[in-house]
Amino acid sequence: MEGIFYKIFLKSVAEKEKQLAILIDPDKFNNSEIDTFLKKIPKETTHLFVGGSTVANGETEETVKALKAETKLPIFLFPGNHSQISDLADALLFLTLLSGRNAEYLIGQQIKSISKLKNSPLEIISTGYILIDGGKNSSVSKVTNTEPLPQENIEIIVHTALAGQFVGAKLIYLEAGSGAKFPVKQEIICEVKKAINIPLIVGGGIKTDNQKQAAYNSGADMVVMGTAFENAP
Ligand SMILES: CC(C)=CCC/C(C)=C/CC/C(C)=C/CC/C(C)=C/COP(=O)(O)OP(=O)(O)O
Ligand SMILES: O=P(O)(O)OC[C@@H](O)CO
Ligand SMILES: [Mg+2]
Repeated sequence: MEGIFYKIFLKSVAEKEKQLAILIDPDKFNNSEIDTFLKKIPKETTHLFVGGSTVANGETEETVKALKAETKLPIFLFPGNHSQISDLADALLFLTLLSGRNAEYLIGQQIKSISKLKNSPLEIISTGYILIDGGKNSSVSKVTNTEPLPQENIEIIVHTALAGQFVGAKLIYLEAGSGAKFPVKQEIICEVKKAINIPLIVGGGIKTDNQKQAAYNSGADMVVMGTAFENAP
């Protein structure tokens, strides 16, 4: 059964309303500066994502709690591992790293999360997560000990996304890695969007309005921006 946050997402896609998620990394976020942070993010922000490749135990919950007190924006967990789960959030992107061949990130972490999730009110959204080369060795690549897919091989990226849909993913997330030198290129976004019929999220290395718009124009339904708002004054 589809939960409310996924239904809202599908409705936005049907109405061609683009979504913008701002990523908050609990490790780098100062909970006492939430006010300033919420003022500096774009007005069109639709979601807050909370997660990181490596986050100290308990920090996710602290950050979600602090955010919930200050904003009504939906909070989606975007976890690097099973310890980054808090029932205080609204939804959980239940990621599986389809670009890699590390069983731990294809199904291991997911199994480890079940004792926490089996009685959780969180909306769980199955997400096919595809790491693509962004010109820099990414934290995701280091932590998972997997290689990103090269941007040149569009066919394998499209096939990976469609395989994700066929095994039941409700979202596909094309990731160039946080702080990528270059984002996922437009042609890849176009081809993936044409192939799948579930919503498409694109993130990694998107810093400017132009880059964001380019991703939307190519078919991204949601853009994720993190680094751009991490160090901004
Ligand atoms: C479903 C559950 C319980 C866990 C999923 C576990 C999986 C498959 C994770 C995918 C691989 C992974 C490590 C994803 C992390 C995604 C993320 C939150 C990236 C944010 O950026 P950082 O990688 O923290 O970048 P910085 O190094 O710049 O902080
Ligand atoms: O930090 P940036 O480069 O915006 O990347 C956001 C997100 O897609 C990383 O997982
Ligand atoms: Mg991080």
